[in-house]
Amino acid sequence: MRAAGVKYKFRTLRLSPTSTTTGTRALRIPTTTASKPPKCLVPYSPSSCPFLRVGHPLALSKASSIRGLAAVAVAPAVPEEPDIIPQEEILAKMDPKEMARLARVRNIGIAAHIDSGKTTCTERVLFYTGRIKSIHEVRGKDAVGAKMDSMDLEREKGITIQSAATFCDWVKKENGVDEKYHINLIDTPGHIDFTIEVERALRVLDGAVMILCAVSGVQSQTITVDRQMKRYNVPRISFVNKMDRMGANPWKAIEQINSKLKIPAAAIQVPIGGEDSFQGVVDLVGMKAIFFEGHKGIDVIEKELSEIPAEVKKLAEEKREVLIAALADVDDTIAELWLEEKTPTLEQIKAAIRQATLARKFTPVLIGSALADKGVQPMLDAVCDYLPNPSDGNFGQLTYIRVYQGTLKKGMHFYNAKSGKKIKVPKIVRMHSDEMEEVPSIGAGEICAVFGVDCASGDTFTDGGLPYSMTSMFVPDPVISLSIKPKNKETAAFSKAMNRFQREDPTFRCKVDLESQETIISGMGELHLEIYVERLRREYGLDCVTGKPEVAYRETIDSRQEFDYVFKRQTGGAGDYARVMGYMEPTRDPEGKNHFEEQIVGGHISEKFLYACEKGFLKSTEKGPMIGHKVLGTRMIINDGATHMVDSSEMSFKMATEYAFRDTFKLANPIILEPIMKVAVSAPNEFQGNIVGLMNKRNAVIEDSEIGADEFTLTAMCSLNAMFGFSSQLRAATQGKGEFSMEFKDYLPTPPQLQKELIANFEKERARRNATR
Ligand SMILES: Nc1nc2c(ncn2[C@@H]2O[C@H](COP(=O)(O)OP(=O)(O)OP(=O)(O)O)[C@@H](O)[C@H]2O)c(=O)[nH]1
Repeated sequence: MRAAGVKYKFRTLRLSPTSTTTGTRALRIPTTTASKPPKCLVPYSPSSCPFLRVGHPLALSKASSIRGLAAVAVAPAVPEEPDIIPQEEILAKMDPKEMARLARVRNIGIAAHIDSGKTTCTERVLFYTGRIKSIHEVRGKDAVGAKMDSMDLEREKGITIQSAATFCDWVKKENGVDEKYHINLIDTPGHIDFTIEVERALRVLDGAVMILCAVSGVQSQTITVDRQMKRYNVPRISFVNKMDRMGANPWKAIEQINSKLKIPAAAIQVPIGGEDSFQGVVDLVGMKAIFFEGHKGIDVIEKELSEIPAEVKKLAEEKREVLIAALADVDDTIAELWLEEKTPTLEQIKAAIRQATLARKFTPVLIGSALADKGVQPMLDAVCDYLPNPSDGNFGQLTYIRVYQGTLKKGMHFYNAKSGKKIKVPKIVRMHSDEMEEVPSIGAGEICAVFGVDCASGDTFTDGGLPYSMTSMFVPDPVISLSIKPKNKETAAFSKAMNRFQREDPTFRCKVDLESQETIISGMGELHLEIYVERLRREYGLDCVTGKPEVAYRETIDSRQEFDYVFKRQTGGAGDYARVMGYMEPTRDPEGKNHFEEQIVGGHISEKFLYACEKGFLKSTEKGPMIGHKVLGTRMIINDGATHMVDSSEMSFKMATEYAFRDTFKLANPIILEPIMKVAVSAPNEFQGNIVGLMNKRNAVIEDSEIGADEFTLTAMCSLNAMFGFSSQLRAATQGKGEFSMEFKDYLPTPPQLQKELIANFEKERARRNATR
């Protein structure tokens, strides 16, 4: 439960100024709007968990979506009790029964590449735990669809769009005794267009199951999900699914987790048979064979190794050695035994796997086939054995803080800018590797760590006087947009829907273009936007007309250019006057940040007017001078200028900067940049030629091509512009058997011909608008 987990598992905490200037303007941090009141993922009641005080247990049985749960991390304290109690105190006060109950709770997510079998697997989990009475397959013949794909659109397309939350109870045998675990589970979408759903889910979870396809191994989206799990420090177990498929090879998948994801991984099971004859697994920890019999594999039958073929037994012995060797690398006890050539006990192996998994130094790999009803129950056992419970991170978790201004003293109060909560600074420590030294205070510019501070990664703390905050969740920028308008003038329902979608999904944006007066929606891909257009129709009864999808281009400059701009206007009474001088140049910043700086000597422009200049600069970067797209990687320095005693105003300096920016930009070797996508296409081997042809036609740079037993995967870099309409062409070229995913990689210059066309189209459109005004 990151409800308690995040609350007490804090990591980095940064107060980061966005401006490099000092003085009163140094702390200009983007303000985020407050999210909805947080809900609690786990049905805690205030009496059973007094410190959480959420008081609003979310009825997970009814919740088909986890919308709004991202706010869990910062559950508010009750108003009459604003101080946060240090967590050592909380734990000391906590009822031992409550601690025991928490030890049997798991909050986990299932995340993987598209179509790896997350939903199919979750369907089995619900069935085996008794939450549903029968299994319906994704795109199954009965046309019912899986329980977790609750939206009609999900059932029709056979993909998961929204994360869905559910819970179940799993009874696990521990030393011959039945132990009941409560599992809260979130099934996340695999498609890159819905990546924010995974971010949102991982942020509130304690652990995850990473599913891989036994044929395809680590795929493009597995790498994205891996990055997200690392970003939110989520421990994971891995499940190699689809062992029944031709060409299934779990060892390749495990090797790829080690080499491509760089996480030490080893199998804790070996398969008995494979492909058509996949029957079960050997558990390498307990060294026993496990078979799945009865209706939908509901009966788990354990057998002695003497009852299975000798070659499987031999493989199990070999792979157990590999497992122990891998654990010796990450666990001291096992390392010592390993050196002494002693065999660790079952308990020692289990403890080592758990500790190393929790520390995110290792991922144990399980094997199975959800569709063939094999291997899901041991996966649930592994969730209980190796993934954290909500109180697991409570001890020893620190929050790292960088102090930007002032002094942080033990016992003082500061405020979380996001939640407004008043927090007492408990113990402050300086870290020396893994040792710590307690200090009474810490000054500006230093990094320290504190215990028991209620916050989320990236939160901002102030002395209470400044209402600034910054967003802590990573939200990728949209790469595609299109104009949209309802066919009938249903404006109220339309704006209600738009507001809801934006609240739910930070990667979906909606704005009205001031020049064209059109509503523009933007998101992570064609499919992403298509789904919202379809949701408007189904959920709000709004048929919409959409424009052609447009790529989110960027504009930048490639050389340094000086400027000396005078803005002068005489309109009747008082006039306007401002003169700004300086230069513009590329920042060459890898993240493409823009930068404004004043280097005025002699006070020719006052602080107040320089602030207006910075405003003018920021406004200019929002809409580039070439084609009206955002500006990247551009620095503007103002180092001189002039002010008129009467005619100068903030407005005139803002305007002067905007005009100077526009003119100088055009002289500084301007370039239009376009999004380059990393595309992964897989299809049966016989279509390889067709697909290479399709990619070549799009001028894609093919980076890698991996040929499996029956399928191949091709990875290429291609401009988003060239990828329009790819899904239908891929369908046609592969008899519907090919699939692809793409992810934003970088912004690169457009070919000169395209740049010319884009500018010409922009000018033409502007002239048309001016003529109709
Ligand atoms: N052969 C085989 N097919 C499987 C297995 N598990 C799932 N599938 C099939 O793979 C396809 C995708 O399964 P899903 O469960 O929808 O995969 P997903 O990861 O939830 O998909 P998204 O959420 O859309 O990314 C479906 O056609 C399943 O029937 C398996 O173990 N073996």
